[in-house]
Amino acid sequence: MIAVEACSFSLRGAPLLSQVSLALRPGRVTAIVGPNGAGKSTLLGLMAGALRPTAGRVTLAGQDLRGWTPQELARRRAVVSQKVSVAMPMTVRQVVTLGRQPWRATPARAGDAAAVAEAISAAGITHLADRDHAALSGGEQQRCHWARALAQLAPMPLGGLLLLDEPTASLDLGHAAALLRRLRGLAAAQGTGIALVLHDLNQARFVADEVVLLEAGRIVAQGSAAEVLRPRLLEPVYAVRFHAVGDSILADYGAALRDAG
Ligand SMILES: Nc1ncnc2c1ncn2[C@@H]1O[C@H](COP(=O)(O)OP(=O)(O)OP(=O)(O)O)[C@@H](O)[C@H]1O
Repeated sequence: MIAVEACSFSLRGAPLLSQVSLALRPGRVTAIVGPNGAGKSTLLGLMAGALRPTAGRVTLAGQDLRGWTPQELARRRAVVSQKVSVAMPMTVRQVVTLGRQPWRATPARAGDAAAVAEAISAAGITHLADRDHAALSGGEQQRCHWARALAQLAPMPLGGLLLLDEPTASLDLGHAAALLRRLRGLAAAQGTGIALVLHDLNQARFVADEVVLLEAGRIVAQGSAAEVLRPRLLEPVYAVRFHAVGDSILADYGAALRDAG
């Protein structure tokens, strides 16, 4: 489990997160939502151990993240960042194989090629496996990095932890649905604890056990999707009108455009 305990984070004196607490539990999916600049990626960075809190602490299995080596962390949690740059020419298969790096010199290494092939297949990119990563479309690249995380996750004890920053941002609707389905499957079947940043509130509505709504570095609502994704809570945060339609929550772009006109 990852626990964020009363964490604040400032950069050159500017507070980006204030007094944020949340727990990422095995088998549970937590969606982090909120407007641009609210601090979602910063929060994910704290949970990943890429950033250190200015106040408060982040623990993994009860131990401060600072006490874990990078390799130990990489064997317990996989991260898919919002922007991933691949510095040198690599095929898709080579990029996905990077997910196996933390398992070098372990028995899991024996399953490398099979685990890579399985992750590539799960991400629906088998037909792209020998293509140059740099020549892929944005959505294809996003699926490649999703596959890399799956390859890293496979041997983790108790299903491991998965942190994803806007994993559906470049995906078409079908591939987004497939990814969300896979996340639910990982949580249910392997017990993987998952946190993901999303802008699409309907995706959050259907994938998440818990939703955290951030605004200007603070949590303004936290609870089940039904509790948090309500027009009354969302409208002041996004300055857009929302309608609950069946189980869905819809932004009223029509009203926004009429208001603008
Ligand atoms: N290295 C940095 N230097 C200065 N400001 C930063 C830096 N990193 C983040 N910020 C600022 O911190 C705030 C939170 O950034 P963050 O990336 O966490 O937001 P976000 O909620 O993920 O936004 P988005 O939805 O646009 O991805 C933003 O105002 C951003 O400009």
